[in-house]
Amino acid sequence: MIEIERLTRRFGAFTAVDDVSFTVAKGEVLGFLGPNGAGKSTTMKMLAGFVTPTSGTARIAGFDIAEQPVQAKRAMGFLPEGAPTYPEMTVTDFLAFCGRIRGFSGRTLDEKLAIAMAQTQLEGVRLQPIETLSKGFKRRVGLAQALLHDPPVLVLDEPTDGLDPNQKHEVRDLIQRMAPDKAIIISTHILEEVSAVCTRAIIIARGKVLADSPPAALMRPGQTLDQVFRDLTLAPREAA
Ligand SMILES: Nc1ncnc2c1ncn2[C@@H]1O[C@H](COP(=O)(O)OP(=O)(O)OP(=O)(O)O)[C@@H](O)[C@H]1O
Repeated sequence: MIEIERLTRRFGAFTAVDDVSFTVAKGEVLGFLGPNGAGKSTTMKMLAGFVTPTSGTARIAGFDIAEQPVQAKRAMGFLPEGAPTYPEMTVTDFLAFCGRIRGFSGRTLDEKLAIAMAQTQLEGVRLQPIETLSKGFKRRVGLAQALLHDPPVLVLDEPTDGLDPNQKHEVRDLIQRMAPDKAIIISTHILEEVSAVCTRAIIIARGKVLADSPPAALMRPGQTLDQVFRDLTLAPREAA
């Protein structure tokens, strides 16, 4: 469902994403792990069409992100980092706006909104302007927007960032419930989240993929994912 081939993004002389390749199949939840500045968000933004690759390609549900961007976007829900745009809109107005852009109207739109708001537990704040919401609720509005059209591919940049422990648990449960029918990438700094919800983990640092395997397979006996992460990402930079 997600195929990334030699994706590279340079900003001037700096290479943020360096020759990254991987695939994600239906039923997989891929945890995208890495220290600050590793290149996770840039990779996700390239998949979503917000950043143009310097070189390399990616396909979403078989659609090339550069050559068939509309079809690729139709097949994908993207949760960017940070808060949703249009902070002055109410939750309902914002999600209805996103739904109309996705081509829904009338009763279908109402049904889609109701399902997305129930999934992300937003009913209680539906008439509140987004700018008046707490960080956790803003994140959930972003998540609702990504789920609205029930896409086969989800790319979620730190979906549990800013949520309290109960909300984190609910979002992880939601991801697990959706997982059998979708291909999902989540980026996270929370290593326990990877063990809890991900079928596979990729560790990226300085733009390069350092490991790609099921979370348990990354660890030697007696090791925690935390140790593996530190060993891999604190390793001295390879000689060029
Ligand atoms: N538009 C840009 N112009 C210049 N440099 C950029 C731009 N966007 C990202 N970068 C740089 O690319 C690198 C990777 O950034 P990115 O946001 O992808 O990292 P990340 O792994 O998502 O980090 P974090 O965990 O902190 O969110 C960083 O050094 C960042 O400063």
